[in-house]
Amino acid sequence: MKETFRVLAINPGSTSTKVAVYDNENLLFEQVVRYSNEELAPFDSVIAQYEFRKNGILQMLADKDIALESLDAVVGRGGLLKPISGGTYAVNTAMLEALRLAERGEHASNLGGVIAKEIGDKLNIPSYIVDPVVVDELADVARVSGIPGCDRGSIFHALNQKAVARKIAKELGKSYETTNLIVAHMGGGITVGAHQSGRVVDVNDGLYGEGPFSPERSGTVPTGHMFDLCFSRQHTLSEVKKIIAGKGGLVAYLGTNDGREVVKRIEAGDTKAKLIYEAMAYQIAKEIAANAAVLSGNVDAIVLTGGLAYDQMLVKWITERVRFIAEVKVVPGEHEMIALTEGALRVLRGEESAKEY
Ligand SMILES: Nc1ncnc2c1ncn2[C@@H]1O[C@H](COP(=O)(O)OP(=O)(O)O)[C@@H](O)[C@H]1O
Ligand SMILES: CCCC(=O)OP(=O)(O)O
Repeated sequence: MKETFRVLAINPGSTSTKVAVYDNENLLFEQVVRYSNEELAPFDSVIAQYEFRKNGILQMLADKDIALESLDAVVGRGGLLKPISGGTYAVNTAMLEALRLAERGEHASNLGGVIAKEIGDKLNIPSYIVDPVVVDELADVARVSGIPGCDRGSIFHALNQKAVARKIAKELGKSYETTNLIVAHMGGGITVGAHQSGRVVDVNDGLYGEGPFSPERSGTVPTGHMFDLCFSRQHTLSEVKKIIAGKGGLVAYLGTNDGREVVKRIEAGDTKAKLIYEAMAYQIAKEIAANAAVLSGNVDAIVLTGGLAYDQMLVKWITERVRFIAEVKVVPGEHEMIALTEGALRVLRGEESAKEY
């Protein structure tokens, strides 16, 4: 069997594309391209960003002198599919179709599998996704919403939440399967998950109208006001969806999806920016405390992760409100690139079989 596998990992997020190449677990290079909301505004769907994002990835590889022919596999962050268990999946025709047609909705991660498949097929090498955003381990009690037929679902940063939770469990000297954690991933979207003995038993839907608002999403909004907006005849359905995911949150209040820009404005004395950013911290803290109830108060640690966890002001505001629950651990950025690569390597090495969608 081959001793070294070269894996290209592709991670499209709502505000960025992250690309990495690994020889086994050793990182050769990693690069992030961030997009402003103006840059993505001309595209009327996620799939319409396909060429733009794919060309960016190929350019990054060319700039780093990585020959495409040297790759053994391509792995992408998986998108909005039907609810499935975690693990590594081969990108097959059914998956490709669901992602291309956005059968389950629009999110940047839909492009992960599609771009991986295109590059993989051209090189005649396998393409995979790992722990997509639809990994569903919700407890039955968490699915009930209050309206029959409107069940709650599980759409979240599964890949990073699981990877970071495993890392923290290890730091605590325990296994993931025997640890209770609350993990808040704070990126373009924000999801807060209750990890109970290795299962994410409750989490806010990070895409459509649940949980804290985020750089580009509304989170939970007062339902009555939302009805008025929907029936005002001023917006189409797709416009309303964009108000919630894409043009909500920081974008709606401050015109930017960039946490760093907001921090700059606050430092320059902008009181509106401070109020809105502090409100985001407040809502994240509230969601964390709700998950403490989900875990009946048995919480080994609270973990703050994602791009916004780089910002010490936000981390301080959240920590002040939730440290009474448990110790707060901060893991800025994400562990998604290595988690994607490890998922592909397990299959390439024959330690696991790729699951079929
Ligand atoms: N040092 C920082 N300070 C404040 N915000 C930051 C910092 N670094 C990244 N961010 C913000 O984090 C968010 C993106 O997080 P990330 O987890 O990379 O998102 P995604 O993968 O969802 O696109 C953006 O709002 C970005 O501006
Ligand atoms: C769809 C849930 C995951 C998510 O929100 O990812 P981004 O923060 O990358 O948009």
